[in-house]
Amino acid sequence: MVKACVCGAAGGIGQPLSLLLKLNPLVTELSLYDVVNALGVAADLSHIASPAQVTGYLPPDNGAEKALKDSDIVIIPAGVPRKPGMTRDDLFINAGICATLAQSIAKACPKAFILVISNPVNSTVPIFAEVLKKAGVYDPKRLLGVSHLDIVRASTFVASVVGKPADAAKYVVPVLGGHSGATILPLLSQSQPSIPSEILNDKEKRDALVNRIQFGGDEVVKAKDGAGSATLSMAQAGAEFAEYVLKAAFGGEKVRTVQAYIDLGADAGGAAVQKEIGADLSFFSVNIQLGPGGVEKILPVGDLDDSEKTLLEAAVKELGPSIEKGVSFQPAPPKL
Ligand SMILES: NC(=O)C1=CN([C@@H]2O[C@H](COP(=O)(O)OP(=O)(O)OC[C@H]3O[C@@H](n4cnc5c(N)ncnc54)[C@H](O)[C@@H]3O)[C@@H](O)[C@H]2O)C=CC1
Ligand SMILES: O=C([O-])CC(=O)C(=O)O
Repeated sequence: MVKACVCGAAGGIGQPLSLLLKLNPLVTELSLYDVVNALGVAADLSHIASPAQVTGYLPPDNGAEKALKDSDIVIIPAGVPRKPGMTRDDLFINAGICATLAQSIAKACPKAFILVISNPVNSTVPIFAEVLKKAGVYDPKRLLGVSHLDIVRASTFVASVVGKPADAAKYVVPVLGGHSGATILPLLSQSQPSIPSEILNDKEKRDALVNRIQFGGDEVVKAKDGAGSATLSMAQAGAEFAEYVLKAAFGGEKVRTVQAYIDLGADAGGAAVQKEIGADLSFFSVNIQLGPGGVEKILPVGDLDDSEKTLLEAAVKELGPSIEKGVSFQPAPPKL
């Protein structure tokens, strides 16, 4: 029996993400929470003939805690998306929503895996960590910032550049760092299958590819022209990442190495990563092995070429203040 809860379930990401979770045979109970329309989305999804039993909750009468009660996994796409001209850091207005949800999780399902999609991920994940620490229930192995859309984009864009667009799913390209512009660190030299040297050694082609991965979110924001940011690709990426977590935790499966934005204190491997990147950042998107308890192992960054070393420097510089902003955020005291 696996209970999944989506917070922000009626939104642009929340609805297709909830649909994909409803179709996941590992999920037996699907709980949908939003400040609007959660009951409608739940009624709609509940007619689909799949195992998960769906229920919706709104804020009145402790709706958040009821929705979250005893969840095994909580996926959070709650909050405002970008409009053209905004940076992800401008979405720090979502800080309060994240802190409030973290307080509810601490009470209702302190052992759940928590997958944070809400932006700015570089700051919202540290906010979750701080609130959970204060509540005395923090397990860094179970808190995962979802940077998986960057990995999905990297596969797609690399396959396209090497002239094999239909093989997108076969390209595995690690993307580390954070989830915003220069903090996104695509490791093209580690791509499997490898990228031909005539592309990797062509500065113009390589820079264009890196830029597209780092600013893929902006491409969608621009195309949607005021109607929001990536929702469908994020829902797919979020559902895929949730499936990795579920398979490792409840499916008895060893899943492939993935990347997520996590607390480097989650495992002894985190200190080794700090050494590799030459910075004592407390959060970073790293290679991880998932297991029954969440992050089972933090794996090395591996060899970087000169171009990636330069990108790493820029990523580290920008990430530090974003983490600090999240760590030092003071949430309003919970309403009595
Ligand atoms: N991590 C990533 O790679 C990505 C993150 N995002 C982020 O995901 C978030 C959601 O994006 P969209 O779904 O497009 O936005 P949206 O506006 O369509 O949906 C957000 C939903 O959150 C709900 N909400 C607001 N306050 C809430 C609260 N206190 N509790 C529960 N639900 C609440 C809203 O009612 C709405 O239904 C944004 O912050 C966006 O920037 C978007 C794409 C990729
Ligand atoms: O760009 C945005 O604001 C949404 C996002 O995080 C992404 O699409 O990667």
